[in-house]
Amino acid sequence: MKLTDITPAIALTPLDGRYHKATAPLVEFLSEPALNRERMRVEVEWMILLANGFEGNGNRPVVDGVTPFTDAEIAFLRSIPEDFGAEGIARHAAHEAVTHHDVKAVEYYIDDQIDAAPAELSNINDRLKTLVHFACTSEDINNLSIARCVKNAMEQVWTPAFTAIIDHLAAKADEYRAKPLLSLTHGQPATPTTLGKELAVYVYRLNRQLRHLASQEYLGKINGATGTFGAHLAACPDVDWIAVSREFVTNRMGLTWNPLTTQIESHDWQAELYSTVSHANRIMHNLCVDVWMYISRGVFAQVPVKGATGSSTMPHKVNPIRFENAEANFELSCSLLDTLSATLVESRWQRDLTDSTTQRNIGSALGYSLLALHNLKGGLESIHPNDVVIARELDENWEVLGEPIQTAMRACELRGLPGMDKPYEKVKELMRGHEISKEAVEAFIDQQAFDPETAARLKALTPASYTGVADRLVDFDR
Ligand SMILES: O=C(O)C[C@H](Nc1ncnc2c1ncn2[C@@H]1O[C@H](COP(=O)(O)O)[C@@H](O)[C@H]1O)C(=O)O
Repeated sequence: MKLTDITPAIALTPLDGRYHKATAPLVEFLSEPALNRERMRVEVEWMILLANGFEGNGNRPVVDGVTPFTDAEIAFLRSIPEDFGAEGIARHAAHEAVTHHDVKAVEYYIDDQIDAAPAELSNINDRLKTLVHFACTSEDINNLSIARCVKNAMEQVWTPAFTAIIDHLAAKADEYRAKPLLSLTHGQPATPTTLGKELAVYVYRLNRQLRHLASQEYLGKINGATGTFGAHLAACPDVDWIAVSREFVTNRMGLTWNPLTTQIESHDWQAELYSTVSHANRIMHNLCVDVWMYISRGVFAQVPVKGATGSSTMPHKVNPIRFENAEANFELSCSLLDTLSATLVESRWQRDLTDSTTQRNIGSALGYSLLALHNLKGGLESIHPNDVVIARELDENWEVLGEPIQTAMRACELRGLPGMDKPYEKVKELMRGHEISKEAVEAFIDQQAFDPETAARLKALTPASYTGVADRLVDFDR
């Protein structure tokens, strides 16, 4: 049997196949039918504005000769996108198969619905078809639709999933704020920290990206074929089209009005948004790798899932597959987002159509990230610190106390205490290259001419207590 003969159609890509459950929430905003539905919303809202006006023009029809819609007629027009379902998708596709123009097919679909309107809606008649897409170029409809789809996807799907990761990490940072942990710089034992503080570093970094997203602008334009309102003015010279355009984009579409464009909205806001998401992806990629290595070290233990197989051949294993999956999907997301950011900001003269094709992949770009967020969350929820390993690591590395001892010696020397010269060299002599015990550290402190208070403070230190103010720093992660 050929797989292409099976219905429903087998997905080519994992986002819509294997991982569909995790990525499905984005279908509502970033799929092809979602875009076409949004195009219909934009088209009918434009018709409503043209027919019923707005406060700025005294609520009179913008276009002379058009009768204002009644409430029932407005409700009917708005039902066109809301009722766009399987049958509508097929009908739109049939139009597109003939027009080879997706926005024109939307226009014809709206014409079909006008034909089918109840007779009592007297303004929804054949004559009204003239008002559909009035003075618009396809990009007027597309840029507004895409901006609204992306804004909704970000606000309703991606950002909540991202925030859930931050909230989880923040709760764990708080819980483990005082749990000491051996640091490794260059992979070598270094000044201890706390587990909570290390997680809080990620919370702080991710919160900065969240704030960037909160101030992200989503721009839109509606100004005709080359952004000059040429057709608008030729048809209706007495209308303040700049005011109409601003009203539509700002108040009806809920976007930031872009007054100055070629045929296309310049897509700079998209480049900015995708750069931020890509940056957030990379921070979380760093987190995945760190946690993976903590698991490998034994600092985090994984809770085995009942019935699940770690390795197909090595029965003892619980593999950190959620973190590995997240790592891979963040990488895929970044590569698409980076391509979108880099290419969408260029268009030949007043337009080329490369952006149209590229923007069809926004769903994939955010889909890979959403999938990664899903797996990262599951991974984070399935780990907990292994106190035995953490304590053992600290206890096996008393040499990390070389730093506080030599720094205290410097302070003593600066205060004029004799015998405190060459502190770095003296401690290096003791610490480097051989294993250091608690007793050796104590003996070294005793051999130096510390004042009693400093000696007592240093002797009270252990690798586990040498964590500075790491616990308090967690409070700065918001
Ligand atoms: O309002 C217009 O259409 C003006 C026209 N510019 C266009 N603006 C927007 N869409 C256009 C344009 N041209 C084509 N198409 C249609 O875009 C679709 C491209 O398909 P795909 O490559 O799959 O993304 C595909 O459906 C194309 O038919 C111009 O001549 O400047």
